[in-house]
Amino acid sequence: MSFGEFSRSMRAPAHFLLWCTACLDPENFRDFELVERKQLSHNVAKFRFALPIPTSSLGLPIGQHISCRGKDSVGEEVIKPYTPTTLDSDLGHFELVIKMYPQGRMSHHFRELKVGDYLSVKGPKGRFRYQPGQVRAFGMIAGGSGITPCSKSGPQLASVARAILENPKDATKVHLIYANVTYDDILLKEELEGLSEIYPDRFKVYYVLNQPPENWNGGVGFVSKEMIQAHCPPPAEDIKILRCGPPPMNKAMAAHLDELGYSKEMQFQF
Ligand SMILES: Cc1cc2nc3c(=O)[nH]c(=O)nc-3n(C[C@H](O)[C@H](O)[C@H](O)COP(=O)(O)OP(=O)(O)OC[C@H]3O[C@@H](n4cnc5c(N)ncnc54)[C@H](O)[C@@H]3O)c2cc1C
Repeated sequence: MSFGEFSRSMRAPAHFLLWCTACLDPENFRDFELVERKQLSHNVAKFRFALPIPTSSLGLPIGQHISCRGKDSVGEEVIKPYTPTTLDSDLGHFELVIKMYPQGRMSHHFRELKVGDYLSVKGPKGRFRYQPGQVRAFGMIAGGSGITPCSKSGPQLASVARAILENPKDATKVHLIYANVTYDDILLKEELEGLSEIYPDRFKVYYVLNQPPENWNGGVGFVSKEMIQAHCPPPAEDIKILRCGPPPMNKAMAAHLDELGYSKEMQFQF
């Protein structure tokens, strides 16, 4: 195994990151080569892009995202935000999990992207700032509602959860409510299940589906006040509830949280 293969297959200890070079530029797009593409379902694929050297890290703070530039089906430029599912402790590469919509403009670009092609990326972007131990517990409410699935929510909150849980110096607990339309819409289910198996005392995920399959034991319908009460930490100065979904869902969740007594300081919306 070459050094490159070795370091790509390993996650690096924190001190090793000091040796690494961050690759993102907030002002200019940089091109990254697609080295692997894996279809996860009929319209979801995982894309792995190489960083310049095997010890490079992307340089993306927890909870922030990148801008990707591509061309739509008529050749016009399109720029959209995406959240890598990898962290800066994953060296030499970064990954995106992309849900591709038949009529989606950037979806077209990703559908056409082949191994060996390059993707233009700029960043970091985003308002979220996190210091380990900043709060005792996070509640996270993610997803879509009704007929509006939200592909950003899974990657966004899963990456925050993973960064918190995998940091040995961080004891913060994470309670995720993840709402989707159907079972197949749940992005990153395996990764989330993996985290709850490894960190059973620190990470809990509760799925809510609009159209559940038979014998479903999660929540059904829209995320309700009762679900928040049962699956998120109660209001306190040292907790925060993160919301990540389409605007109607965020609005409904903000109203629920206000009614349940969560102050503005206890809430954050991506
Ligand atoms: C911070 C942030 C991070 C994100 N991270 C990710 C990520 O990691 N992975 C990912 O897949 N996406 C992510 N998204 C969503 C992404 O930015 C695009 O919105 C998405 O890829 C669709 O873009 P598009 O140009 O293909 O579709 P558009 O051209 O904008 O939409 C055209 C048509 O596609 C369909 N469509 C588009 N979006 C949806 C939707 N959500 N639900 C149902 N139909 C839809 C509709 O028919 C719509 O009319 C993120 C968004 C944000 C804001």
